[in-house]
Amino acid sequence: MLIDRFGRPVTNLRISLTKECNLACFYCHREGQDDGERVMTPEEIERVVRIASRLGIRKVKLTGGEPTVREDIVEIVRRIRPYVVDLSMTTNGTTLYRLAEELREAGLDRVNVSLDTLDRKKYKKITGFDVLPWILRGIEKAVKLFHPVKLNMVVMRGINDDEIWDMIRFAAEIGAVLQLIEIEVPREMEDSPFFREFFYPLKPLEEEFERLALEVRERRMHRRRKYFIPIDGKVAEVEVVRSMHNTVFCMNCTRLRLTADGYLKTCLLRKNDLIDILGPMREGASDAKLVEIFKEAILMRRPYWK
Ligand SMILES: Nc1nc2c(ncn2[C@@H]2O[C@H](COP(=O)(O)OP(=O)(O)OP(=O)(O)O)[C@@H](O)[C@H]2O)c(=O)[nH]1
Ligand SMILES: C[S@@+](CC[C@H](N)C(=O)[O-])C[C@H]1O[C@@H](n2cnc3c(N)ncnc32)[C@H](O)[C@@H]1O
Ligand code: SF4
Ligand code: SF4
Repeated sequence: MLIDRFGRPVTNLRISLTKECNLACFYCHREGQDDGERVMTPEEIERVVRIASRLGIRKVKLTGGEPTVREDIVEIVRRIRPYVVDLSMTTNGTTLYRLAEELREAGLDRVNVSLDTLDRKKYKKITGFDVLPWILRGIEKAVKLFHPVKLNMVVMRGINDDEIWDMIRFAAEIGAVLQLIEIEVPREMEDSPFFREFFYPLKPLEEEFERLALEVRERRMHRRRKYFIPIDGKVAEVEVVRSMHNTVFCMNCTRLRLTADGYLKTCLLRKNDLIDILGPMREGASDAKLVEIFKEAILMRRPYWK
């Protein structure tokens, strides 16, 4: 298993499949990336995952941009499937209604769907597109096929902070998990008008959940907490993703990233900690050389908030 200089095992690979997206959320951090024009082929992605699995990586998350704008998305899922224990995707849901069955059949285990609001006008304001009813149809289909389905809500002051309890109720009703996410930005953006206007700290809410929950669990990754909260005769499962200035979160980070243009990236918030893996692959590097590149990337890893 790969373990970095801070004693953090790396068991998880987060692959950005494309920088392209069919929505335009105003808060999007683009996974902290500034990708070039190169795009990894399904064969190349499979090769990286095969090497990663030899090094102890067991979980793969597909993300983007929007991963499902790639026409070869089902092939990518099918190719990666044999090498991992947990294969998941984070998507904006625009293609779920059309693709959910094929993705399931290709071996995708679970999906996270971004859903910041249940209000059609607000949805358009946030994402730029009036497609909420279509997303909801996709989610309805996904909950029949995948377990769990997680709904990702980035909580923003003055935009959707009034909807937190409606979203908790909605998730419980449809049998999904709700992830409440703090806006995250790198240090240099904390002074930006965007961050100052919209950041909504989730710590006070966590304290409230602590009091209300029937049960609280802690995940290995980021030591994120999950709260089981009774609501309207059901129990909602709510996970809190509170990363800003959270040293515990970073000390329990088990993820390495692969950018859409083929670099291993050590941290979401560190733009420049990159190491090229696609270039050497295209120049004929052996598997042994690619293992060395992985090890170099692990050596570069350091917690962001410390
Ligand atoms: N700072 C930071 N944020 C992360 C990291 N991984 C995910 N996030 C954020 O967590 C939120 C949810 O991400 P998802 O893509 O749904 O994946 P996830 O929840 O981390 O993964 P699973 O719970 O295993 O499905 C997003 O806002 C991500 O930007 C990380 O390693 N560091
Ligand atoms: C960058 S998106 C990529 C996958 C896909 N397009 C989607 O929206 O689900 C991955 C996740 O990051 C979240 N995200 C984007 N910008 C963020 C920010 N500034 N802070 C916190 N989460 C953010 C999105 O809401 C989404 O759940
Ligand atoms: S759908 Fe995802 S990648 Fe696209 S803009 Fe929104 S958060 Fe960013
Ligand atoms: S070190 Fe912290 S900020 Fe960087 S990827 Fe890991 S959890 Fe995210």
